[in-house]
Amino acid sequence: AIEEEEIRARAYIQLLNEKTAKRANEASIANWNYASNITDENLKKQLEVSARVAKETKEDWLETIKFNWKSFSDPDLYRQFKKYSILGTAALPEDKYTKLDKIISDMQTIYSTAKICDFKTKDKCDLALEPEITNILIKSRDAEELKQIWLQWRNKTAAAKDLFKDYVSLSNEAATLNNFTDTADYWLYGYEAADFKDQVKKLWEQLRPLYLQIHAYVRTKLRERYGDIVSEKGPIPAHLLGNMWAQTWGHIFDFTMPSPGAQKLDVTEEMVKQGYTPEKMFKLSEEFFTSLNLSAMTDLFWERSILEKPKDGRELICHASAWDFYDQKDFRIKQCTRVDFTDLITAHHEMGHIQYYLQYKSQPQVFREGANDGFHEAVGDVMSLSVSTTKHLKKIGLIGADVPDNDDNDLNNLYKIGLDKIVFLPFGYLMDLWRWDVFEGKTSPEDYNCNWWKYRNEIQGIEPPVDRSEKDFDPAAKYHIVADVPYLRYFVSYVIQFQFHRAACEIAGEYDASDPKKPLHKCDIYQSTAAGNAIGKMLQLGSSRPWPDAMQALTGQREMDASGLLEYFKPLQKYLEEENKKNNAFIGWEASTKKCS
Ligand SMILES: C=C(C[SeH])C(=O)N1CCC[C@H]1C(=O)O
Ligand SMILES: [Zn+2]
Repeated sequence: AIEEEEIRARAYIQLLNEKTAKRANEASIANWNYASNITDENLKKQLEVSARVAKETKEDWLETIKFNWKSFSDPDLYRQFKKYSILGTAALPEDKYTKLDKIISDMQTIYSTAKICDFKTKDKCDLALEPEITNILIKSRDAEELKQIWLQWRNKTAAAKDLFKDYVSLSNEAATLNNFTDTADYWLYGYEAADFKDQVKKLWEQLRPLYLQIHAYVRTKLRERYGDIVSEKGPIPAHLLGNMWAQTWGHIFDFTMPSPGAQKLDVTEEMVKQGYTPEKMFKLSEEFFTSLNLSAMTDLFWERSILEKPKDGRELICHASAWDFYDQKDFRIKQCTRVDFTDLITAHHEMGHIQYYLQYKSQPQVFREGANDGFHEAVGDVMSLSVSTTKHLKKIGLIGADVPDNDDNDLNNLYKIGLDKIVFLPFGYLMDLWRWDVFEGKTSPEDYNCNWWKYRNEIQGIEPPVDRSEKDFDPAAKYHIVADVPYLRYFVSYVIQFQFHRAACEIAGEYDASDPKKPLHKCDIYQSTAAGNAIGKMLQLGSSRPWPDAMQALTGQREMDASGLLEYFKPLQKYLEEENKKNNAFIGWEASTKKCS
């Protein structure tokens, strides 16, 4: 009868979790070895391990689906079987599985090893994305140089185009073998809400007015700096925004800040002056977590992480990442860290992933993941919202004690955070809007690039520095596109992290909606064990409960809600609306004059 089957199933799933954790550990080790040292040998080994793990996973899956799990009464057992019933890409025939695996590795290798030539020293052609190209995009104010760097990078990474086409069809084939309509459907499944696309669309519509304000303000400032190459009413040229993908604009803070007279708040200068090293940056981040009574890093973390770009000339994937080796001891970060404030924030972001791994390490293997993928991206950013306050930066000595905590400085700092958080929203949304269309067949290969620019234009209000065509393949200039990493998780994170921050700040007594002396944007939860314990309770759940349950544990809410972000930036929104009105700035943008054919 079903009771005895449930008893047998409980023993079965316990064993399956242990086998799956062991296989996940082996796969992580092989993936790490390849990602941290790109050689043919390491790729070969990675593909072999991956193929063996897929084969064994499929064999177990055939056993798992024999159980009558849909009739189980134990919700926890039911949820574990439900998760294991989705096989994933291992459903592909072995040859196609390895073909897809190799395509994704090869696309990442093209991206991670791409080199371009310097603009000033024409024959210096060994510039890598990190740190050389990134540094130029941060520092250069020469529109011609920025255009050349922007174009060269895209010329190199477009080489992934043919591989991407095969990736789309094989990925879709795997999705249909799992009874999804396509990969878009498979990617959205983890959010456990049939209307999740609509939920996200609604959030973007609520947040768009704030984005239009910061977009109009920045365009005004860019016109002052660069003249007519920035039109008064058109989209903003993408190469002038301090970032290769125009996804955050923090690096043009210095000549666009609201109160130029105020303290520049240049934490980077102070970090360099104080002799910060990448290791010190991660130790600082660890101390923030332990101040909340959350977990410290393990010994293996410090022994095995790669916290700065190796100098031994090897090729590696520099895009920052946090790794779980599923043995409750081995957790690592790989980051080609630069000593600057942006990378201090990224360090906190990656440490947030590790903290989540540590908090749910005692869950059964199948629940060792975020409540949804957005939760995983939000943990570190919640800490960064506290670290980024002038109050906290003074506490840790990165802003001088003499810097007055006046309105001008406060506005400047809020604007700087807005250049990351508000600005990011349309990019975080459009990345998968474009990919959903590709997987759903609405965008065919001959339209890849111009549909990409259609979204970049309509949603983000930016344009390329020169005309584009279908001979280009600009989406491949972004890591997540070539690495098969979904992106909606970041849009979700940028919304829910403010809900988490608001709840944590209330618990820490740092925020009170009715007390104008305790606005949300000045909250620093540092050393609040009460806040830390509440956050920890949410994280320990892993994916053992549907994400609304996890969100409710910390915030009392069960839905994503833009009000946290809007509340946090209210003072900035007021300033931007007044300033744009004063400048008679055009809000929004007309169609781009740049063509795509
Ligand atoms: C730092 C990571 C690793 Se999960 C990252 O990819 N992020 C963090 C912010 C958005 C996104 C990006 O860089 O595009
Ligand atoms: Zn992340």
